Amino acid sequence: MSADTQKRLAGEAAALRVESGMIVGLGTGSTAAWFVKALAARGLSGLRCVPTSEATAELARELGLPLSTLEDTPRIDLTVDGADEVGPGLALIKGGGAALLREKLVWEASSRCIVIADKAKVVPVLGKFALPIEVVAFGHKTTANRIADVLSDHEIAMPARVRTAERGLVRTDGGNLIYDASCQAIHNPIRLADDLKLITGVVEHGLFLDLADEAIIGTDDGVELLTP
Ligand SMILES: O=C(CO)[C@H](O)[C@H](O)COP(=O)(O)O
Repeated sequence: MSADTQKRLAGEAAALRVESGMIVGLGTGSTAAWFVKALAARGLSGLRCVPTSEATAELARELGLPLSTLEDTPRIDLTVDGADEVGPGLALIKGGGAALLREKLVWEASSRCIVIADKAKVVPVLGKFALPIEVVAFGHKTTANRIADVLSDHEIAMPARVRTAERGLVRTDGGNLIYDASCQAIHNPIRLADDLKLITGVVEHGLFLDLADEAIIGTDDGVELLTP
């Protein structure tokens, strides 16, 4: 079974957790897109959906899901979103799709968060997937030097690299840049998260700790449920 089929299974299973009248946070990425499609197909009444990116907003709009914003609906009942890695205790790396800031804002405003992923995303130690760090564009090379110092304190030798695409530097929906830190193994995610947040110029990082209430993992044999 392909990773995409596993993502679809996870997204469809998560859509069954949504009830009419809920305020729902919509994640970003290919797995979250399966959830958005499955949710729209259910035709539930009274939903209000808060998207975590412009891309998700566009998809949800096309599918006829009623959209809201964090300003209009500051308390969200349930958020469903993908992840780049799912580690022990449901510690996550997110931000592969450059939406980590809006995602974290929506997750933190949610009563319940479900992470959905294909089986390959489940890892014993976080860090093989490069950790995304969102940085303000002003003075970003100076900020990158300070990030390198913090990484070095965590025995991570490789400095983070600014993310580029065909048209140059990748910009987030908020106009910031993304640096990707190739950590290999993050032995103390809590301390690394705290240390990165203390750097002026770092807006957010992709470590989502103590936020996921449940994981729905798509596998070749259906879905597996994980709890922290
Ligand atoms: O964090 C994210 C976007 O910022 C995504 O959830 C993460 O990158 C997983 O993406 P996909 O479902 O396409 O594998």
